[in-house]
Amino acid sequence: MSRPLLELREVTKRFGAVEVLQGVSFSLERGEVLGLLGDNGAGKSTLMKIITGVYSLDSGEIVFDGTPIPYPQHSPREARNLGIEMIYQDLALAKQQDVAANVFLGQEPVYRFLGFWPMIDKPKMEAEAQAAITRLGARIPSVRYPVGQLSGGQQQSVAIARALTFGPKLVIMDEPTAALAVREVEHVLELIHKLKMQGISIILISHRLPDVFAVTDRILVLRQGTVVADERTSQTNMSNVVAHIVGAH
Ligand SMILES: Nc1ncnc2c1ncn2[C@@H]1O[C@H](COP(=O)(O)OP(=O)(O)OP(=O)(O)O)[C@@H](O)[C@H]1O
Repeated sequence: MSRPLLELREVTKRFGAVEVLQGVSFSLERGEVLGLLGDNGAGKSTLMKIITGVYSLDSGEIVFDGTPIPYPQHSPREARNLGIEMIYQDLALAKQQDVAANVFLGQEPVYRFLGFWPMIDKPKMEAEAQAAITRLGARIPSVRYPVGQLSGGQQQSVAIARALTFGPKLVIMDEPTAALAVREVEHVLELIHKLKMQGISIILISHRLPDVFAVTDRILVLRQGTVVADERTSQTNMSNVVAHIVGAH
């Protein structure tokens, strides 16, 4: 079997007296979609923030693409360089700006006006943003639309298109379907499937079990900082997973 993309070995993290992660181990294959479940406070966000370099770990090891991540030097910038992208629930989009500007936020293509002043190359940015949206198969009326006027699902597509501009190997999505209408949920789940088909690995944090069962290959349940279940989606069911989440097993 090929080497996993991500491997966590006995990761621990404490905040003060509270041991929020108590020896978490799991691995993620390339192109695998992993559902990360757990009650509020189970440690999901903390774990993801360690992977994305927001926090360091206290002990344990994380190997990404064959190389141990050098904590405590890891940072969000380093995570991005390695190919790790996180899409937060609030999407971190500039709502007043248009789709094209958001897809390239902070890395806009520039040209030199009169051979000197750097100016944003708007036509190029719009053409490339349109190409990215088309590649993704997202339904957006125009890349000139302000993002704030798009639906929740369309905004999610913009956030995904933006993440893809960094050429990620792993995309972590925090509750991407939480605030969406049913039809939009289906569309976002389709987008997740498309990323998987491109060989991108995905960690999906979600409380919505039907979505998790629709799109994941494997489900990991955290409870009080410990992995209490790591099962193939096809070999478990919702009541089993709920029992793990609430601690009835
Ligand atoms: N920066 C912090 N300082 C102190 N304690 C923290 C910090 N961040 C998280 N915690 C605590 O760590 C525990 C795990 O929180 P975390 O946010 O990782 O859980 P979660 O599973 O993501 O929950 P939710 O589903 O509510 O987002 C909680 O008890 C929380 O209060």
